[in-house]
Amino acid sequence: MYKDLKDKVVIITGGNSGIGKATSERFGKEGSKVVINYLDHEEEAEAIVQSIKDSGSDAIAVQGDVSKEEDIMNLIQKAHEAFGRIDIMINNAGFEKPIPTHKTSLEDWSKVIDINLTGAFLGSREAVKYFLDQGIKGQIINTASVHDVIPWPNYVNYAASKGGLKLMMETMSMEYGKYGIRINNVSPGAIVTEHTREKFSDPTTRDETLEMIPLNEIGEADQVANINVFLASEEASYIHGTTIYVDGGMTNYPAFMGGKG
Ligand SMILES: NC(=O)C1=CN([C@@H]2O[C@H](COP(=O)(O)OP(=O)(O)OC[C@H]3O[C@@H](n4cnc5c(N)ncnc54)[C@H](O)[C@@H]3O)[C@@H](O)[C@H]2O)C=CC1
Ligand SMILES: CC(=O)C(C)=O
Repeated sequence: MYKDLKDKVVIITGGNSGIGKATSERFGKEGSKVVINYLDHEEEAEAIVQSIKDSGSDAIAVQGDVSKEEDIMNLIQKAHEAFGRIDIMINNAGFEKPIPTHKTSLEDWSKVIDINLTGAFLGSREAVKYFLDQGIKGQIINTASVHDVIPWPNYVNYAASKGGLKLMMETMSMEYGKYGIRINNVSPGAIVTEHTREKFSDPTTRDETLEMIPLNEIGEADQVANINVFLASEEASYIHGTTIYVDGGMTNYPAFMGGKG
């Protein structure tokens, strides 16, 4: 538990499923006031709101597409109206779909860039504007991916979006550190979520994935949520402008020349 997170107001985009859901629930357990952005599946978002309220904290759900400027502005406004301030912005919403590069249409390219990179840019820009206006030493945490450094064949748009997110975060950290605004990325490796549980229960897929992970385990969404709350807490007050990899060691490229040893 991080006592300083009690009553902090946190926005989590794509907060109704997978890593976003685990993060929303974990902030709720910390006593934070949670603003859950969702694109669709309102019922999932409302169920998390209810469970956070049942546990004694507070939450709201706000529908919106992170790639739309007006939806991000509405998200910030709704959070402010509900709780009177915003302390932490977590740009977590993301989308991926494999396609060989030569078959990737402009529409395929733009969809992923618009959600994963432009969405995080809009969320970060509006959060920084809010923090500066209100004199809040707020924080931004982006969910990136090990594919911000590891190339990923057939996912050219995804790898470009996450690589871009890394330099976007680093650049913004240099601009806004002087205001006490901390900005970091959390980059997961292979994480089981409700959407990927079936894929990873296939023995071949599981074994192929484990070959790339020195810790020999596929991660869980809670293990990423743990790092999000740590980074947001005072315990991490000197961590700024960096990426924490939550990947069981995947970024050490164990499958390259000799495997895991
Ligand atoms: N699960 C994994 O193995 C890994 C996931 N990630 C990243 O973690 C983040 C969360 O992904 P997961 O929890 O795995 O998947 P997920 O599919 O459960 O969650 C993604 C969320 O983003 C939302 N979303 C998609 N487009 C949106 C839009 N235009 N506006 C608002 N919300 C939108 C979805 O509705 C969903 O709630 C993503 O950024 C993903 O790229 C990174 C590395 C590994
Ligand atoms: C989606 C993603 O980034 C991985 C590592 O699977």
